[in-house]
Amino acid sequence: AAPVTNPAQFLDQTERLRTVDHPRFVQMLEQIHHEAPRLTTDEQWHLRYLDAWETMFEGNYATSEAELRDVIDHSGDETLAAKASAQLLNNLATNRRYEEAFALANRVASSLPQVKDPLVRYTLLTGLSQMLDFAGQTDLAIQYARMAEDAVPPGENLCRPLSMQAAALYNGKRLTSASPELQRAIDACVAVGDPVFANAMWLTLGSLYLDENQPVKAMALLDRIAPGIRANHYYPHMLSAQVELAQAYAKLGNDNDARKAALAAVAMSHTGDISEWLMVAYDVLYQVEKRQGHGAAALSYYEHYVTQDKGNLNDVSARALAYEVAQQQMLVQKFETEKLSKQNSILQLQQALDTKAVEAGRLYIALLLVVLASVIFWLYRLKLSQLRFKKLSHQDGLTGIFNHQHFITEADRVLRVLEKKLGLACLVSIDLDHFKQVNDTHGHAIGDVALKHIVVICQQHLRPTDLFGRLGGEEFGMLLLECSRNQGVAIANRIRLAIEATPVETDGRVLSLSASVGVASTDAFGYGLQRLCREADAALYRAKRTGRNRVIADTENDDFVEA
Ligand SMILES: Nc1nc2c(ncn2[C@@H]2O[C@H](COP(=O)(O)OP(=O)(O)OP(=O)(O)O)[C@@H](O)[C@H]2O)c(=O)[nH]1
Repeated sequence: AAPVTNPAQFLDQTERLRTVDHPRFVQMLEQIHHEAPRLTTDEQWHLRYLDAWETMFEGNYATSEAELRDVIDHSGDETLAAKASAQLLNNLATNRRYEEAFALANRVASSLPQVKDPLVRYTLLTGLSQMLDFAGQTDLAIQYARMAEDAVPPGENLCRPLSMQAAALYNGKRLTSASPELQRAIDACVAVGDPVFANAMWLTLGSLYLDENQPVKAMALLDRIAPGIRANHYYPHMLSAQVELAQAYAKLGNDNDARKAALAAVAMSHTGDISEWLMVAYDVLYQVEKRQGHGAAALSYYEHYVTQDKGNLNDVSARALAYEVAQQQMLVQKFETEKLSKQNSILQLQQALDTKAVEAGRLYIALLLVVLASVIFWLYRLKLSQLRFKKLSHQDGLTGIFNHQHFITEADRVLRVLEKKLGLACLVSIDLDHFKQVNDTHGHAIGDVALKHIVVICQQHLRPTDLFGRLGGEEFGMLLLECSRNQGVAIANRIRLAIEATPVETDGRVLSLSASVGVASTDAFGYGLQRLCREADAALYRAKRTGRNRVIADTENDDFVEA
């Protein structure tokens, strides 16, 4: 053989020959093994994958599986790992490890949407199609095979996807020897020169001929493909070709050759093998012996047939069961994930709610404080305005001293307190003289100024405890506390003198005023306010009458004092 100059290229060529020229593939594989020390890491992984494939082809599935798993887990090569996964799917199913096979199939299927590399995608699709065909899921198997047919990458061809479609249709009992799908697959595999896949299709056609009771056609076909099958040495094909031959002979009534062929098939198998082909082989043997009248032999083969049939039934139901189990596990896993994420969202929602509740709580407290502050502020404002209003309602609008009503109320209250402790007080009534003239001469505004002026003068002579109010237009009242009759007259006179001595100066004008004053004391008239008012008014009246600008006290019996 020519020396290996480009190992990577050599490995690719070797791989392409797997089913196309299997003997040459084995030869090249051996050759590249001599070059192993000078291969790069990637090339060594490629070689390991091809080794695993050949191990599988030879029927050593356990070793093959370990090698494939190594490639999947450690090669770091996506394409190689995908090929190994597809192959492992096949291995697991072949070994009736359906549960694992279908679990892997589900994983592979769910990874498909992320796979962009055309070769990886194609490899996985074909692997899945084969897997689902095993599961008896004809429609899904066809679907994946069609997806593979539409996505054949450079270097690959239509032989595999079309063969898979035909195989799925056959297993689903939807194929006849005249089906165009079968012919297309045969044509494609013949065209690209892939004898292993072509043989698989020929054998399918042979099986259909037998089902359709066309043993002559089956026989002719088997004769034609026999050399190719022998050359490739693929065990499943050698077995099925032998069984089909036995069936053809049996159908043609050639019991001897039928027996010979069926026994050859049985001889190829190992003890404990269970397969549909072996079941058919035993069936042929049973029919032949029965026809020949060999009761004991017939019974013995029939027992074998039943064993195979039962085994196959178990196998078939195991496949279906495994599919269900895997599906269920996937669903459960999905459900668990959903449940977890739901629980998660509930938890997050709860947390969010808690946070919101705390925030809301804080907000409520803040709101409450604001409301409370507003209420307090409002109450405070209300109180202030009430106080202001109260004050205003007690005040004389012009001068700011007590108005008539308030003066009377307060004077009455104070007199009652005074009465209890027998204190002294004087009620003083002051009326400005000829005030009408002031207004008439100078105007009402000047009159107002004069009134305020008088109030200021009076206040200068009063103590804080004394009461002072405006009783009418130009008339004022005072309740002088802790004050005897004489003291009251003296204070009143001082006020009168001050008014007289202090003219109003406004707008460049000087306005002289005078006042007449009446005084009534508690020591003379008691603590009754009405009486005191009356007496003070009488004294004032007398003051006016007797010439104004004077103070009169105690007018009773004309025994009055004039200041
Ligand atoms: N400017 C002003 N004048 C007032 C006010 N209240 C009453 N008067 C005036 O005071 C005057 C009182 O006049 P009269 O009652 O006739 O008494 P009088 O002119 O003071 O004369 P005698 O009391 O007899 O000395 C009237 O002209 C009222 O209009 C006020 O608030 N402002």
